[in-house]
Amino acid sequence: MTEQSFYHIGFGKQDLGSQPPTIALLSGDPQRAGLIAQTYLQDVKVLSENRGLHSYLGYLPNGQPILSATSGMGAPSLSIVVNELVQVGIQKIIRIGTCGSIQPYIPVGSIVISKAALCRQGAANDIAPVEYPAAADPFITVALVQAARALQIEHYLGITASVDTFYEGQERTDSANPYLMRRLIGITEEYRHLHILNYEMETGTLLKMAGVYNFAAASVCAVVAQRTMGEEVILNKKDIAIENAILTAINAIKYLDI
Ligand SMILES: O=P(O)(O)O[C@H]1O[C@H](CO)[C@@H](O)[C@H]1O
Ligand SMILES: O=c1cc[nH]c(=O)[nH]1
Repeated sequence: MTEQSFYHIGFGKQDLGSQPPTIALLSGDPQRAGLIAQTYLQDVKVLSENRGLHSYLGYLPNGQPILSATSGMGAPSLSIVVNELVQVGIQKIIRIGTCGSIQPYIPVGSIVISKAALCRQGAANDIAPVEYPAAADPFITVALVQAARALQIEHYLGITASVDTFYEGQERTDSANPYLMRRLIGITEEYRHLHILNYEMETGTLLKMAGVYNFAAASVCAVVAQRTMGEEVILNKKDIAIENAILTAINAIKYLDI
């Protein structure tokens, strides 16, 4: 058998041992991928730290193998990583991200579980028609809700807006570009009335890829900004919000049939 390390993720099937993982926890931030592995998994092996796409193999206390990997920020990077993860045998992906709430009742520190995404992302259009649904796997999504309930973590289930930019696309004007194109002015208010809960930058493309590639995907995001109050990330509540999202994802795995 020829061994192949994939060009971007920097590892291949040969690195995954005799009991290869089928579930990946996918974070935008490489530090978060490391934190998940070092804090919640056992017997951790660093698979690769190629291009900032850090990947780790570890085990839950019951022996189940889990991959903790990095998508990088935004849909183009995520699309590359997910394509290669599927090629090494991953069948379920849970995104553990951060996001900004656009509803007044969703505070920083809580988590949003996406049942679907409004996908305003260019990369997704290379994979499926723009009208293709970005729908989360119902079984993983229910498991995330069950886990959050059991842990008494404040959580909200609903629709996420996944966009390509943190500043313009999320209607931020406190940036190097205070000018917003007309089509973006007022878009957050419009989304609020469409009962969209939050902004982030990867879930929509991940969910469309799951439909097209035939794997199961879901997303849980830590709320680190409250866009009805301001544009900034609330740094003193970021860590607790992220811990809530990670704990929810790790515990959700217990409810899944693997
Ligand atoms: O914290 P991560 O997982 O990177 O997710 C969010 O944070 C980044 C922007 O700050 C984007 O990638 C967005 O989706
Ligand atoms: O407001 C936010 C916070 C995190 N990530 C985003 O994409 N937006």
